[in-house]
Amino acid sequence: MIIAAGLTKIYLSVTALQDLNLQVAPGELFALLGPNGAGKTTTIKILTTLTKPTRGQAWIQGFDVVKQPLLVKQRFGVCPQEINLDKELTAYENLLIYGKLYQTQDLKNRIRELLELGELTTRAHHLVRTFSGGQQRRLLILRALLSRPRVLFLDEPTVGLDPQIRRQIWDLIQQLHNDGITIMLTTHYIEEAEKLCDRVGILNQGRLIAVDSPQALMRLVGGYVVESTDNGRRHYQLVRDRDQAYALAQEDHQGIIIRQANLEDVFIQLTGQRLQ
Ligand SMILES: Nc1ncnc2c1ncn2[C@@H]1O[C@H](COP(=O)(O)OP(=O)(O)OP(=O)(O)O)[C@@H](O)[C@H]1O
Repeated sequence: MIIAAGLTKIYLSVTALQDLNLQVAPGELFALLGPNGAGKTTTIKILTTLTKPTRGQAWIQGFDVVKQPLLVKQRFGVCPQEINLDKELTAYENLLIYGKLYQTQDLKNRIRELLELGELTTRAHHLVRTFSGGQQRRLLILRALLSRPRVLFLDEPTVGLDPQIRRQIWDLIQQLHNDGITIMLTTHYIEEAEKLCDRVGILNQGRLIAVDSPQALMRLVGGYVVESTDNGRRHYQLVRDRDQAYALAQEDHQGIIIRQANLEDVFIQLTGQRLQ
């Protein structure tokens, strides 16, 4: 369980996070979705005790992130945005060193188990610098799982990966979700939040502007979008259902596209801006 109550972070003149209130239930897969600079990494940094909030409180599995950082650290795994593996060591050595540092129980078996889970068994004794981007990202996630945490934070787990590789990472995250791990991930990829997560929190300029399941958020703006062109400009109209969309499309024949609403439409509706 992850709880944030009134979390605020101010860096000199920048308010990176403003009064964040949030609960992530045990076993839930939750996405924080927002553009660059929205405050996603700041949220993860506070929840993983890397930085202190200016105001507010947060708890991981009932422990206070400011007052009980050591107890909190024992309860989560975190996968940072940048790949900070040792690329001159093998996959196995990376996990071994990290596991020794954090005194992981039954370390060798755990490494074997994790390499299997991440489909990296055959790459175990190869140098990480020879790994593809997707393999490195998988190894980073496995490293976060060494201590068998029940809460996992993933900061932009598929950033920079091409769509096919991204899906492999989604499969791995889905497996962890099936195992009942509570997962909070950050992303600016709409599809990732939409397809993978139980609930999504939309962050914009440090503020949480909506939280719900992707389906409920999309229903909020109307189920369908009618795109049309007028004098070279693209217009988007959100409508409740398919019939309404077709009725609207009859009125205007220029480059009409009817499609289902997505989280980008939700973001535009709420902020007036595009997400990407
Ligand atoms: N150490 C810092 N000092 C000053 N400002 C910071 C610091 N860290 C973050 N910020 C600012 O806080 C705001 C939120 O940044 P944050 O990294 O949390 O956003 P983000 O949503 O994770 O974006 P990205 O995906 O680009 O990392 C931004 O305006 C950023 O410039």
